[in-house]
Amino acid sequence: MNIPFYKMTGSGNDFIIIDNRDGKMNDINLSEFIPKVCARCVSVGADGLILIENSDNVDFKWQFFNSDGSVAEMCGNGSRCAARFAYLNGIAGKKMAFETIAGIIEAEIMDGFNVKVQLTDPFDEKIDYKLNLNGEELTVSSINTGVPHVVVEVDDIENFDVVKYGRGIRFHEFYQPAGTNVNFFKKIGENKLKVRTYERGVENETMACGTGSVATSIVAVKKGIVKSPVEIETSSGLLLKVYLENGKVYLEGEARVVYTGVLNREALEY
Ligand SMILES: N[C@@H](CCC[C@H](N)C(=O)O)C(=O)O
Repeated sequence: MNIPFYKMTGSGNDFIIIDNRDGKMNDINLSEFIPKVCARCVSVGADGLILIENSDNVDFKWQFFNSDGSVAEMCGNGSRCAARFAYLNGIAGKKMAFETIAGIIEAEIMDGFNVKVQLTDPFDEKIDYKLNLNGEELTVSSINTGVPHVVVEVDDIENFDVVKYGRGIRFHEFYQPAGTNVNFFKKIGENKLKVRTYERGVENETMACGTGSVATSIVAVKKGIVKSPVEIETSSGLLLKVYLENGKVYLEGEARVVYTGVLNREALEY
């Protein structure tokens, strides 16, 4: 097994990207392969894996998987990385469109390593409701920006226990069976938020979440906390920008190639 891949990072959210237009991954048992290759320290390590495939309608289509092998309908940072991968490999021009389970994503390659994507229209918005978490009453909001998100404002964002509360809300009966991603935020500038996200399918805090940053921005704008464009400081310290324009949502930020390689069989033999 020699599989060429790109390792990319979208503001700290990292992905393995494989060109599967020739179908080379079709005989592989992905539910075993993905958790193995996404495991940190013993293999490549990543928050998710993306297969780039042919589309009859637009530039390409993708299959997106979380690091545990679960399928997600959409990923904001992954979509920026996939768009840059497609551009670098001649699959698409600077402006492109691709198919996801959530719908068609439009992307534009900007200056430097930057990529801007237009996400699908948000739905299932619910602002400020009470959630009982093990006897503690929390005020939360929720919205689907391609995947489901809960958004919670907190005072001490740096020291907040994202894994404990994130996991509690992610598995709360109210959000089952799909579960949810969970974002915690604090205003840190005029139109700037610090956002930390517990991600479904990674089952941990990730260093950035694109759809989560958009979900948080929508909630914070609705609550009058900030105005668009909203700057997001992610857990990695790298920035994302969210534009909310006439009901449409856009996410911009860097999408860098960390390295390219060929996956060796030994990467899975542990
Ligand atoms: N990191 C992503 C979201 C990936 C999917 C998510 N973990 C889920 O299962 O809903 C992003 O940047 O949006």
